[in-house]
Amino acid sequence: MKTSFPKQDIKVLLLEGVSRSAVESFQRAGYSQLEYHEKALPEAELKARIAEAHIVGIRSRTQLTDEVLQQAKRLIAVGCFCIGTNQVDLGSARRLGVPVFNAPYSNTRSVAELVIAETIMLLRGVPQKNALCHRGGWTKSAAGSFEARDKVLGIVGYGHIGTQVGVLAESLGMRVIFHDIESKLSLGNARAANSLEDLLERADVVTLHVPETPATQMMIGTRELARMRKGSLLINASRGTVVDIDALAASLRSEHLAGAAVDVFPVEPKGNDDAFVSPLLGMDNVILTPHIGGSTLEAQDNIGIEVAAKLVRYSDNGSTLSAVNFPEVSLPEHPRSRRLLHIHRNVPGVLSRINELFSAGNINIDAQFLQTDSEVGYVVIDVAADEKQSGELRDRLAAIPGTLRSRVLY
Ligand SMILES: NC(=O)C1=CN([C@@H]2O[C@H](COP(=O)(O)OP(=O)(O)OC[C@H]3O[C@@H](n4cnc5c(N)ncnc54)[C@H](O)[C@@H]3O)[C@@H](O)[C@H]2O)C=CC1
Ligand SMILES: O=C(O)CCC(=O)C(=O)O
Repeated sequence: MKTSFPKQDIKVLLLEGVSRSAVESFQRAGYSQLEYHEKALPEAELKARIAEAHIVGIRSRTQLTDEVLQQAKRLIAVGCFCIGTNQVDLGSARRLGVPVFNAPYSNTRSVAELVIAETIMLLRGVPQKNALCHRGGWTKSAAGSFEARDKVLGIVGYGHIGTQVGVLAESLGMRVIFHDIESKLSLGNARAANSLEDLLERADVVTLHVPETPATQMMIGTRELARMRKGSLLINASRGTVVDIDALAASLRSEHLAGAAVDVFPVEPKGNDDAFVSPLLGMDNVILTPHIGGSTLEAQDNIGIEVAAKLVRYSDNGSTLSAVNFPEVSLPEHPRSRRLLHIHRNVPGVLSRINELFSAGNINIDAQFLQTDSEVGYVVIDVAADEKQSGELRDRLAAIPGTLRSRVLY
């Protein structure tokens, strides 16, 4: 399909070393203006680069705040090449008429496998034994080493990752309990705990799989850590803000917790050349990983393809299916029509003004799709019009009060 705004003029800014599979997907779809950066950009540079971009692709480090998004005057869509979207001000993007897409499943298996590996390593005291061996020591002893079989794994956040961790843990013979704010179908023999506190008191290993939300910020602090069983273990591969890291360090120092595995931190380095600072540094019983829960080649490859496909589909066809912040519209193509997009504040009267405009111009509407949420309305209109008429219609649509964006797609 030939788009009105030529694809070769659409600037795609890809940051944080997103998989090359994304680059190839854009190229295959006819997008040639690709700017690729291995790292997250410092804020000033990000503002300058995003001001030029029509599409931006990021991972978890780039913060797309309201201030940054305000610079992005040409931006039509954001792709988060990951699951978490907490790094984007989703409300601000919505109010600017910019849909945000992510990859909700592609790296879940990778996180689940890492968590299972860490569970076994922590139960066996491998991190501290490994560290001592590297220093020339030797602790051949069974003290403090346990099998995973029959231990209780407590999963906080029983979603896509949490459920997979549960299934894998049961195959090791672990007993699985979980806590979630939603009522969830138990897989296998997993059982819902009565509350977070109940889970913390019963689990030998607690693993966190909640998103970053106001309710999960510092969800595990001094009080919650004290509720965990003496000698128990904590794994956090969710978000750094979910755990009070100083409280965790204190609990480990006091030997209340026997160990931890932490993949995500309240402050993470911007790139691989920057220093990593944490109160957990130097603790042999803590596995520290640089936010690589989802970093396998398989996951990154799949994420690159999935998110690029969503961005291309929106850019080519107007489909917002699976956008995380936007009314979802999925459209068949009507190649013999002209397609116009109109994104507006969801206030009364906008749709009737749009339709008045077409009837006044005696333009036949072939198809119309509307979805709204509490803030934004998104209408796609296929019309029988020529190129000149559709350009004029776009300008008139743009003049309707409440309009956020209006475009001729093809
Ligand atoms: N370390 C890494 O590299 C990765 C980290 N993640 C993180 O893992 C998080 C979870 O991923 P998924 O399982 O795919 O998400 P999901 O949305 O499928 O599951 C999250 C679950 O947490 C529950 N939840 C939300 N708020 C809660 C609360 N206050 N208390 C208890 N439960 C609550 C939800 O109801 C849901 O069942 C992501 O949001 C992301 O931040 C995801 C992928 C890779
Ligand atoms: O791979 C990344 O950059 C982030 C992974 C992650 O945390 C996510 O998918 O939410």
